[in-house]
Amino acid sequence: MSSLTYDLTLAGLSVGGAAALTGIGLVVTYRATGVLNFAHGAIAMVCAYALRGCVVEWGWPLWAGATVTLLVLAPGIGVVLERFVFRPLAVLGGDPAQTLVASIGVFVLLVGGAVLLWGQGARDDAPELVSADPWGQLAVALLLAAGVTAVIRWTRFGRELRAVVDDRQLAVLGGIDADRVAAAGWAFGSFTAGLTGVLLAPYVRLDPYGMPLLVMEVVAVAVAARMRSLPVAVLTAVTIGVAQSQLTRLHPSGWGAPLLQAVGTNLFVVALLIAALALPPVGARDALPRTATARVPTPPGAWIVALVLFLLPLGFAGSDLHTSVQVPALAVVLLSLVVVTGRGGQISLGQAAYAGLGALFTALLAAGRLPGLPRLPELAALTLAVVLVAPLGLLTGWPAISRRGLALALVTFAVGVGVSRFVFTQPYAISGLSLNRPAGFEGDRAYYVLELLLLGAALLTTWLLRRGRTGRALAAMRDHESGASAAGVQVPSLKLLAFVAGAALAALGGGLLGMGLRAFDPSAYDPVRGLLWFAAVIVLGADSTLGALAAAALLVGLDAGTRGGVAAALIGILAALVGRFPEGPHEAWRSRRRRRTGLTPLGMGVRGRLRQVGRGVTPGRSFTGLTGPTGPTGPTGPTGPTASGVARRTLSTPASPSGPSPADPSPTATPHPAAAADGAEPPQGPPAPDDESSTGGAGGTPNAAEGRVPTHTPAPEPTPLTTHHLQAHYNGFTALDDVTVTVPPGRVTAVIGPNGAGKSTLFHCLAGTHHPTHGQVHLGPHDITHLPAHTRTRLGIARTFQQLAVFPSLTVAENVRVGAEQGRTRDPSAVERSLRLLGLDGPVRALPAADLPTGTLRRVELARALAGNPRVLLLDEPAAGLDTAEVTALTRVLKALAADGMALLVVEHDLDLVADVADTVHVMAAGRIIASGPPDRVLDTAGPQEPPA
Ligand SMILES: Nc1ncnc2c1ncn2[C@@H]1O[C@H](COP(=O)(O)OP(=O)(O)OP(=O)(O)O)[C@@H](O)[C@H]1O
Repeated sequence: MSSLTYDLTLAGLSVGGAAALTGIGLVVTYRATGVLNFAHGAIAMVCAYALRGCVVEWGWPLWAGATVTLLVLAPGIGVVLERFVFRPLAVLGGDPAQTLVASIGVFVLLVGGAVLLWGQGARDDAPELVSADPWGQLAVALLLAAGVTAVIRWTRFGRELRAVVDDRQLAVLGGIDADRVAAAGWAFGSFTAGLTGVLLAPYVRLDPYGMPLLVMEVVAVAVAARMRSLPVAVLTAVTIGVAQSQLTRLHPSGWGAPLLQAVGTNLFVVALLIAALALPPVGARDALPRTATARVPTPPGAWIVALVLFLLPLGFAGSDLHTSVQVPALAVVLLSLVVVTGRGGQISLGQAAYAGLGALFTALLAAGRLPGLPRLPELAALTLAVVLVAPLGLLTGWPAISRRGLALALVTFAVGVGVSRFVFTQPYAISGLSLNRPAGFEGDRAYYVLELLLLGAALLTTWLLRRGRTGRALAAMRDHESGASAAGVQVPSLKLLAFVAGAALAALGGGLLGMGLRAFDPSAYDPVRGLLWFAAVIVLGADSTLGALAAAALLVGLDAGTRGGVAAALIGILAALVGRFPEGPHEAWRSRRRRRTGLTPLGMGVRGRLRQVGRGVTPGRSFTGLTGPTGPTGPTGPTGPTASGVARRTLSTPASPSGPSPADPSPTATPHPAAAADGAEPPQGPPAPDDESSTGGAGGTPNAAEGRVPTHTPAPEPTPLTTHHLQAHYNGFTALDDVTVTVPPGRVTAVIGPNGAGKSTLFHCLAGTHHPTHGQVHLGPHDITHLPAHTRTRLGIARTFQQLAVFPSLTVAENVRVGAEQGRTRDPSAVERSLRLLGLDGPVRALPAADLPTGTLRRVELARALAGNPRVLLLDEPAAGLDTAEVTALTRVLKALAADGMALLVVEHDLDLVADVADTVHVMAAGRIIASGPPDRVLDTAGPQEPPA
C-alpha cells in the first residue's frame, strides 16, 4: 500500500471510529427505549464543551476532566432525560412520534443552552483526549460494540432490554424493571455521545450548531444497521469513513467538480440520503402525535391583537425595525409547516432547505446568474423562485407517500442536510451572493410593509388550504390515514399537494428573509434551523396560523431582546415536554375543567379511548352510546335532550315498513328520518310520497332520481362484489387460500371463523388495503384487484374499521362530510341523510369527534361510510365495544340498508348478531372457506367461536 493510501486509510479509520461510536450509541438507545435520539449530537457537543471548560478554563488535569465529563456528566444527562422526558412518555404509551418530537426538543434545548452558555463562536482549543491514533479510536469502537453485543445477546439484562423494547407494558407485567433498563440504555447512549464529542472536538469546529449536525449526519450508520445490528453499524461507519478519506485524493474538473467534491467529502450525508430514501423504512408506525397537531381554538380578539402587534414595528426605527423585518418573513416560512405538519400531519424537518432554496434562487435570478434566464427585478425573481421551488417539494412529498413517523422524519432531515451540504456550499452560493430588496421597498419600513402584504397573501393561501373540501381531507389524512383513504381521500396526491404548497410557502418566506438580510446566507437555512422551526410550530399549535405568527415573533424577539439562544432553549423545553400532555395542553385544560364540573365521564383523550376500543375494553361510563347520554353535556346538560337520546329513539324504534328489496322480499325494519330529526316516535304507516327521506318506492324499489329514498340513502345500483380463487400471503405465509365468495346486493353476508382464520385478510383484499398474490376481486363486471383503497371507495365500496377510524379533530358533521365529498357520488344532501339515519343530526353534529364515546363514534364512522352512497358496505367487527342495545340498533340499520339493495359484508365474532342479521354465512379456517349457507344451518354446525383477540 502506498504511503498516501495508508495515511488516508488511517485518517478514514479515525473518522469511521467516531462514526461507529455514534452508531453504537444510537442503536443501543433505540433498542433500550425505542427512541431515535435526535439529541445525540447535541449531547456530544455539550460534553465536548464541558471537557474543554474543565481543562482549558478551569485548569483541571485532563484525566479529571475526562472522568467527570464521560463518567458523570454524559450518563447523567442520559438518566435525567430518561427520568424527566422519556419515561413519562413511555408510561403514557411510548408513542414513537411523541418521543421523536421530544428528542428534537432536547436537541433544540441543548443547542440553545450551549449558545447561551458558550456563545455562537467556534472553539479550536478543545483538549485531545487520546492522541490522533486512529487505531486507538477504532479499538474503542470495536470493544464497545463487542461488549454491548455480548451483553444484549447473552445476559439477563440483555433479555430484559429486548423484552422492554418489544412490549414495555408486557415486560413490566412480567416483573421487569423497565425504568431501570431504559435508564441504563440512556446512560450508555449518552456516554457514547460524550465520547464521540470529546474525541471529535480537537479535529472539527466545536460550535453549538456545527458539531451536533456533524454527529447526526452519521445517523445513516444506525439506519443501515436497521437500528439493530452493532457489527453492521461499525462496519458501515468504518467503510464510509475510509471511502470518504480516499476520495479526497480525487480532483475532479469541469462544471460538476464542486458538486463531486462535496459528495466526496460528505459521504455520510450521501449514505444518509440513500438509507432514508432507498432502504425499507424503520420505525414507521405513526404520523404525528395528536398533541402536536391538536388545534387550539383561537381566543376571541386574538387576531386583532396579532394585527396590532404586527403593525407595531412600523412605528419602530433603527435596529429595532431592522430586526423586526425578519418576523413576517419567518412567519411565512412557519406557515409552510402549518400546512404540511399542522394540517397535513406530515413530519417535515427539512423546511429550512426549501426556504434556503427560495432565497438562493431569488438571489441567482435577480443577479442574472441562472443559465438561460435574464436578470430579473427582485419581485419577479422572488415569484419565479417560488414557482421553481414548489415542485421540489416532491423531494420530500414523494417519499412521504410510503413513509410515516420516524421514517419520514429521517427522509425530510436527510433532504434538509443534503440540500445544505450539496447546494448551499457550492461556489455560487458561498461567494457572497447579495440580494437587493425590490425597487421602492429598499428602506426597512417600506420593506416591512411589503412583507406584511405578502404575509397576508400567505395567510390567505393557508386559510384556503385549511378550509373546505381540501382542508377537511387534509385533516382527515392527518387524523387517520387509512380511515381517510377508506373515505375516498386520495392520500398520495394530497400528501404531494401539502409538500408542494409547503415548499412554495417556505421559498417565499426564505426569499423574504434573504432580502431582509440583503444577502444569501447559507447558515440562516441550516438544517438545525429546520429542527428549531419544526419544534417551535409544534409547541405553539401546529394547526394554528396564529401559532405560527406567534412563533415567528417569539423566535426573533427573544433572541434579539435577550441573548442568542434563549428562544431555542425555551422552545426546546416546551417541545421536550409537549408529549407530557397526552391530549395537548389545551385539551388537558378542558379535561380538567370537565372533571371538576363533572361534565365528562372520562378524563381521557380520544387516543386513549380509541386504544381501549381496539382492545375490546369498555372504558366505563364513556360507553353510553346509543342508549345513554352522549357527549360532554350528559342527560341534564345545558343542551337539553342529548343526541344519543335522539339516537336511541331513532334507532331502536320499530321501523316504518320498507319496501321489499329485489333480493330480500321480507319486510325490513327501517328507521324513519322524522324520528331522528325531532326525537319523536316515527310514524307507523307508510311515509308520504313527497317525503324526501321516505322509504320505499313503488314495489319497494328505490329510485334516487325520483327523490324517493329508502332509509334516507339513494338506493345503490345492485352490484355484487366477488372474489375468485383469492390467495394472499404475508412473507411467504399463506393467509388466504383459494377463497371464492360473493357479496350479493340486497343481502347481508357474514364471515366468521376463529382467530387467525383469514377473515381480516379477506376484508383487506376486498377493501384494497392488501393485495392478493393470486385471484381477482370484481365489483360487478369490473376487475378491481389492483385498484387502491380510495379508488375502490369512489367506485362504491365503503368500509368501517375494527378499531375505530374517525377523525377526532373534525366535528361529527365534518367527519360525515368527508365521506360525502370523497365518495362515489357528490350528493350535498347525503350528509344530512346519513346524519339523520344514524341519529346524529342533533346537537352532537357540531361536537368534535374527539369528545364522543365509542357507541356514537361507531355511528359516525358508519354515517361517513354511507354518505358516499356506496354500493357495497364492508363492516369489520362493527359490534366491537358496543353494548346490547347498541348492537340491536345496529342490526336494524344493517337490515334496512340491505333491504334497500346495498351489498353488505360483515366480519364478526358476535354470533348472535350474525344469526340476527346475516342472510348467508361463510365459515373460514386456516385461510379457506370451509362452510357456507344460511345462518341457521351454518351456525349450528360451526361450533363456538374463539373470543376476539
Ligand atoms: N401483517 C401480517 N403479517 C404477517 N402475518 C399476518 C399479518 N396479518 C395477519 N397475519 C397472519 O395471517 C393469518 C390470518 O390473519 P387474519 O388477521 O386475516 O385472521 P382473522 O381471522 O382476521 O383473525 P382475527 O379474528 O384475530 O382478526 C394469521 O395467521 C395471522 O397471524
